[in-house]
Amino acid sequence: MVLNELGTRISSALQALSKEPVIDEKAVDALLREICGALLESDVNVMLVHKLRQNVKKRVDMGALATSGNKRKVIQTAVFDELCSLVDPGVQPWKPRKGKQNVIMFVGLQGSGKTTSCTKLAAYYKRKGMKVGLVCADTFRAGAFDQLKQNASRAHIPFYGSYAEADPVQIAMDGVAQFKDSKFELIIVDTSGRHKQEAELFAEMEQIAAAIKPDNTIFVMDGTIGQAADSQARAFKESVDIGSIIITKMDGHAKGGGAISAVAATGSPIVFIGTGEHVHDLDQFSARPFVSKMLGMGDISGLVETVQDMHLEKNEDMMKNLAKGVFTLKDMRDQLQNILNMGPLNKLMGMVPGMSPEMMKGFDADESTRRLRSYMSVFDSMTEIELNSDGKYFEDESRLRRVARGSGVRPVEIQALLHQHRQFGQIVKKMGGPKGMLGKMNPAAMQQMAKNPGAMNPNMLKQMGGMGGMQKMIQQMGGMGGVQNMMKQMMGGGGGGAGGGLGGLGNMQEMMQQMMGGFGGGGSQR
Ligand SMILES: Nc1nc2c(ncn2[C@@H]2O[C@H](COP(=O)(O)OP(=O)(O)OP(=O)(O)O)[C@@H](O)[C@H]2O)c(=O)[nH]1
Repeated sequence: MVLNELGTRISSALQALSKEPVIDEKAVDALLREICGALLESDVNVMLVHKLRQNVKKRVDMGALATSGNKRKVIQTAVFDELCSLVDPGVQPWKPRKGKQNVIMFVGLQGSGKTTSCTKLAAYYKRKGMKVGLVCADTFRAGAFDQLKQNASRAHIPFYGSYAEADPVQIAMDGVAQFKDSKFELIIVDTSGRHKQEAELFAEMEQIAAAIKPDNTIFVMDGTIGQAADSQARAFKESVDIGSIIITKMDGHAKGGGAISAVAATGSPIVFIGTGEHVHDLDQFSARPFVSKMLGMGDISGLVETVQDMHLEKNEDMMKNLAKGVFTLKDMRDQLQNILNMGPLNKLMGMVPGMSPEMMKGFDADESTRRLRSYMSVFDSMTEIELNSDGKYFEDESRLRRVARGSGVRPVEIQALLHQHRQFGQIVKKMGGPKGMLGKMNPAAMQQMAKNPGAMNPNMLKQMGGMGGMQKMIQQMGGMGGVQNMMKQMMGGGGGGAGGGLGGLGNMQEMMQQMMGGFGGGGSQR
């Protein structure tokens, strides 16, 4: 059973419990039977499933609960916590430190997705503002260096490798030394893999590790290998000092349960999961947000991080404009560009609470991205004066036709784009200005909030009129109903069509900030 189905089955079982007229031992047994059955079908290790059942039963003492009105909640919380324990070894994962020279070594069997994951991780930390370089120390597989070179070039990441040198230890040392000399902050070394867990593979890994002394060794494992994951994870763990784990191929039809539960049992934390072949298809892994997302409950901490990665605070002009209640076409373009930089839209939406996999069905991320790109060419065809305006110049049809010709986008679609811009501009106008919520904040406070929306300080909150002010702000945006509507629009549904989709995107960052402000402190989960 793939993970999406597993999530749906567990959450359905939990919902069914809410409808039971009597919560007794029999009802709990039926719930656990359903959950454990689903976990086993997803390849989760049988011993771990057994432990989960025992632990939930231990926590749910029906005798003590007999008089409690809160039985359902206690049971649901116990199940949630135990699912989290299943994937959490309780170890704080290592993280590279900015301003230092961090070296990471990748290990794993051939074909596990090592080389692909190296580039994904490099791109991830590049987005976080680090100076990252990649070293290919795989001399075993012909073509490995070309693959890394190609991936790295596409992601604009500097790389090091050699066609002439046959000794992987030498290449690893030279690459690390070169990047260290050039003051790189994060150096990622890809090593070779073999088909089997062979002595030569482990010997080579040990030699490279001894030569470059990595700060962290990441073990990459294929998420589709099912129950075999257990022995593989343990074998690697015994041979090298595995600090963290990345599970790949968790998209599509991977059952994933085998790999995830097996590595959690070895005591090393899973730090990321690979969810596709593209460079952005890498999700940070954390037990609670992962389980929450799997059960269709969203991932607020992931959203907070994504907003932080947008570096809104660097967009000073837009911040100032928003405070004044002004929203130009350029502001809209910059926001859309930020969203495009964040990777696939479906990933972003999967983090929104209430966005169950069911609701995501029919959402075509590639189509939305293509549409967004076409809008970027619309903006590219505008003059600086037009971009800095509220769109009024396009009342002149000849300008509209010129932009349509320049961008290859139909005038009707450009009109829809301008309409969406106007609509959002009206909201900004209401919220900005001296009386509006945004206008009451000084630009420095706005920047601070954009930088770290999850940890808004109390002063800032006071400035915005406290939690009451927040609620008012959400009401101004049309409340949570408005947010849901916007999501529908983004997905191209609800008759919004092309323009409707864009309107939703224009609101995206705004909405995310508001949601995060509303939930507060969500970022601290990670
Ligand atoms: N669907 C999917 N495919 C992936 C993912 N990660 C890697 N792949 C694919 O898996 C295949 C093997 O990946 P590589 O990165 O070449 O594997 P490797 O472990 O470096 O292999 P060696 O270099 O031979 O040791 C490639 O076709 C990748 O595109 C993932 O998260 N999802």
